Amino acid sequence: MARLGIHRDFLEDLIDLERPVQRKVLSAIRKFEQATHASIHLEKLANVRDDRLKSIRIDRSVRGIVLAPESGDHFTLMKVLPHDDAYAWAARRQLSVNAASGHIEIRDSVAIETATEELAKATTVPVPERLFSHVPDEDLIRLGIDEQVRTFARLLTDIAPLEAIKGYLPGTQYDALYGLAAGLSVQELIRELDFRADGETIDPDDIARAVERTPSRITFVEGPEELMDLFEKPFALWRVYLHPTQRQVAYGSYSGPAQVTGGPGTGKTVVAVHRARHLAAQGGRVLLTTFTSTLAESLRDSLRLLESDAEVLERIDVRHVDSIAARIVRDRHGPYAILRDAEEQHQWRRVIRRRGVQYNETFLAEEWRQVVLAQDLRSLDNYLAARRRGRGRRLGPLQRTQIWHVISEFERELGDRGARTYETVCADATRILSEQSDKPYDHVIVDEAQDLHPVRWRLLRALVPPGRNDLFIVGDTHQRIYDNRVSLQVVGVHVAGRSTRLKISYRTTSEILKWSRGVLAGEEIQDLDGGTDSLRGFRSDMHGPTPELVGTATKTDELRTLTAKVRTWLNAGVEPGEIGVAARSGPLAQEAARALEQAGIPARHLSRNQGLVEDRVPTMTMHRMKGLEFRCVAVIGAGEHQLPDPRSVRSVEDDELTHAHDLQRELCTLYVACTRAREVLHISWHGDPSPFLSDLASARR
Ligand SMILES: Nc1ncnc2c1ncn2[C@@H]1O[C@H](COP(=O)(O)OP(=O)(O)OP(=O)(O)O)[C@@H](O)[C@H]1O
Repeated sequence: MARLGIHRDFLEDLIDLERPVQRKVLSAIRKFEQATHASIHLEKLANVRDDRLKSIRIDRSVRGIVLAPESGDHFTLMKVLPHDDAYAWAARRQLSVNAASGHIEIRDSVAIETATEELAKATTVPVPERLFSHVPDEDLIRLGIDEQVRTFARLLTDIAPLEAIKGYLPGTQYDALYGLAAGLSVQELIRELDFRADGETIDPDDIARAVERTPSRITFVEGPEELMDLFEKPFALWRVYLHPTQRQVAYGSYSGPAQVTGGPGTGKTVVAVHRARHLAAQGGRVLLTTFTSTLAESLRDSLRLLESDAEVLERIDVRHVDSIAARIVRDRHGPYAILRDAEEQHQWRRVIRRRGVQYNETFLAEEWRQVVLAQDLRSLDNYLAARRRGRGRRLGPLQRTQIWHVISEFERELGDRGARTYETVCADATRILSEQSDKPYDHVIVDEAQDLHPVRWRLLRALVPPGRNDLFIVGDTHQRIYDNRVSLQVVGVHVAGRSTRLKISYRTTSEILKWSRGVLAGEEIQDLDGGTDSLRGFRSDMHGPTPELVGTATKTDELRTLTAKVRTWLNAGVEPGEIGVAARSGPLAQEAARALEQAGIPARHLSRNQGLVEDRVPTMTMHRMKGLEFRCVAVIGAGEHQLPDPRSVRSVEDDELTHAHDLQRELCTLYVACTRAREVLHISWHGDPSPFLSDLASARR
């Protein structure tokens, strides 16, 4: 039986075909796969540069292009297109084996030749002043840049002609040149592009072996069932084609906790889900967890897309952190009540009145959460000696003693009422776990790690015995939208030497990323290890329109503008469920849903636990956008009085640092909402624009 590889481009083409044609593709491939002499189904192509490319008939008007090496029965489905397009595509293409990575690569030789000739005519800049004049030939060769591409690269004086022929160049060679132009060193690129071929000597003529070495572009199917499964979900490419770095981190083995960081849409969640499957398939008990129940639900959906084996799935527990804590505490102590925000404030006020202290409930609640609970301080002496990281107002020993007594009284009252907060549930669960030697999991995988409070980290640490592949942590501190800052080292999680950054966004266009990064420009973002995080090297290879910013006089006008925009998207063929509308506040998001409905556009406000539906435009808070993505996103209410949300920014008088953190969190929330857009981003406000936007506008001037 033929060994069948499916190229990523093939599945991308398949999505664009009509359903009946898609079915014909499947049946043609099945016949081909099951034939004893598969090659009899293949037709030789005339006028091709590479005669290893053959065609296969799908129906009267559609052809598949197959890579068929001279010998053996390894076949790869490369493209599926209307008859003439398929032939034209094949005529210009040439296959080769990348000398550095050993991967199979494909190029449009004709386009590269033409571009080289044109550039040679246009380039007047002397050789020493050109873009890659500082890079010797041997370095380009080490990066797998072959002669044809080198000739082109040597003519470049800026990056634009390179970007213009991106689609025609072998992908890895483009990435290497782009990386060099962006200032990465040869060493950095070698690491990043996974040029390791496991020490194997690379034979440029061994196409079959090169195909096997290219799992980021070509996947092999084992039989009809796998083929069906692949063809039924061609949109979920991440299931089978991972970037080499993604694959390396998801399937690696680590001597202790490992961390994956990266900007929005770089596939961190994808990596987390692959990792969960990988560890469970090896027999481990796995916890795949995150911050909220909605995010856990979407992790569950992704996992089900990736894995159907019930035995493997059974070994993976997908739950948000608080629900694990709740289960452990309930099992030991029985049911308990959770203290809601308003009740907590009342309780603080009561204690303040009784004790007659001058601190208000906001300050004390913060001090309790960010210092006492965060550092697990259990005595006055510990509190007196503690470093109050993240707190701005200085406190002397007398003040600390006074505050400690207030906090102790607050905690006592909590205990007397049999009530808990989410944080104390986690702390109690950690204590229960620390008393037992048997831990519930072998591996814990954490998504959206940036939003977890230290008490939750201690719980996660306690859920799994320290050792190989114990914790796998995925997050992006630029997307921190809750009030939690942590240094992993302080909570006993050491990732040094086991941290990887993903750099390519698979979601968002370069234009949307650039604009959104502007939102955070100049902000110092604290990473999970006590240092500063950076977005260096983070990029997207996709392009689209620049985000549109629109201000109106009144809210009614703004909602009218929104309705018109959404209608334009729908008229252009975007499905209602592919559009997302985000506001900082719930009530404005609700109003937007009503305005859309009144204009005859099916819409629905998405509250916390509701899922998306295909036939309605969802409106939601910016926080609810986390974990989602849409072709088109409208961010509304980006006005002076809505963003930052005045109720969420504590006063500078209460605590200067808390105030600064609140402002940064609001910026990050806007950043998260904007980076949910895959193709188009529209931002609007009424009245004066948010200071966040005016800053952007003045920075651009
Ligand atoms: N290797 C891949 N091939 C194709 N698509 C991919 C790949 N990796 C990720 N994606 C797609 O990119 C999008 C973003 O992926 P994912 O949600 O995992 O990113 P993320 O880094 O967790 O994003 P964020 O931090 O913004 O939540 C998804 O649509 C996902 O399917």
